[in-house]
Amino acid sequence: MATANKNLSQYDKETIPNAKNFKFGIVVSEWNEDITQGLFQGAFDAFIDNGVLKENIVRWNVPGSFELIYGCKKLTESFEMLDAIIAVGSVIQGETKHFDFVCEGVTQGIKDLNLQQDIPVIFCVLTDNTKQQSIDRSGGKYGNKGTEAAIAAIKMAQLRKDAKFYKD
Ligand SMILES: Nc1c(NC[C@H](O)[C@H](O)[C@H](O)CO)[nH]c(=O)[nH]c1=O
Ligand SMILES: CC(=O)[C@@H](O)COP(=O)(O)O
Repeated sequence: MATANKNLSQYDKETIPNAKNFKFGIVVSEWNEDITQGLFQGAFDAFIDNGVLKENIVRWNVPGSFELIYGCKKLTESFEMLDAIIAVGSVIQGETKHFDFVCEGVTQGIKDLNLQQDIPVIFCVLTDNTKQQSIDRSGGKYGNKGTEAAIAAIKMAQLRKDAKFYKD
């Protein structure tokens, strides 16, 4: 298993671009709110640890992971100055195939946003078989996927900035 027995959330600050001038959005699903809040906190704390100003982080909430697609799209339209967005969700297998469709839908939707819009949208949606797996990955024994998402957001914001520089 890719994550088991590892904490993938540790990072070397020396390898992370300075983020003090970047602006980030975080769209958070309210389904499994204890998990998504843990993911949000991991991302927020990693942003601050890498120099992002609190006033440069905007948070919107949506009902469920499927609504992350529309929420991220509208956030992009409302805040054109953002350098990257993180979509935070927690999908946990229930009795039916609904899990499969929600996971596939939000995955494809966020992929489409990255193709259609100019602001990177980072995929921080847990798709777990059990609640314990979600707990382990949102600040538990396997680290925090929110932390990893924030580092990815900073790196992609820097890539976007560098790309613009070379183009202009
Ligand atoms: N079961 C989970 C859901 N389901 C709700 C959907 O995301 C969506 O809000 C609904 O289908 C209305 O469009 N959402 C999660 O984020 N996590 C789940 O485990
Ligand atoms: C991922 C879901 O939508 C799921 O948690 C809903 O549960 P169920 O499949 O038992 O209706």
